[in-house]
Amino acid sequence: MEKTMIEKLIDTAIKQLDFSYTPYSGFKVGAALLTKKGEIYTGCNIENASYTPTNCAERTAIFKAVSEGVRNFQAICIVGGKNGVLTEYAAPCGVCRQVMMEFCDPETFQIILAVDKEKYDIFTLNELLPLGFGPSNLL
Ligand SMILES: O=c1ccn([C@H]2C[C@H](O)[C@@H](CO)O2)c(=O)[nH]1
Ligand SMILES: [Zn+2]
Repeated sequence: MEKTMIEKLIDTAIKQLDFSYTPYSGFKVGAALLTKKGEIYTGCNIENASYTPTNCAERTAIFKAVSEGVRNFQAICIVGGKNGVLTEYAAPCGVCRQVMMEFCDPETFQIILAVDKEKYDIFTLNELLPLGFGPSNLL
């Protein structure tokens, strides 16, 4: 992926931190999901007083896209930190990795973990979810 696109995704994910609703943990996460056509779907984490219904930023972005008929995903950029302060990578939780497995090719889908535009690393879904169970297992 081009560096300009990586930087755009990082900027977009960071902007989502303002919308993150986290009165309980204070841990703010932003996501920017890139489709193969070049569209970007955004997401933030949304907490709940009953805790369990909390939705992660990554799944917010993925479900927004899927609910609009879009499933051809190329990459997702994730940023996060306590009180929105970005000091280290916020890696996706196991549930989000599994949701990515449902819609993304584990060999090619790129997960960009970023602190800022100077510090980021790119992983494939396969690297973050080795031996994942997905739709192809049910064929
Ligand atoms: O993959 C993850 C992991 C956690 N969170 C959120 C959920 C919760 O609001 C907060 C603390 O777990 O971080 C995400 O958005 N994405
Ligand atoms: Zn998650």
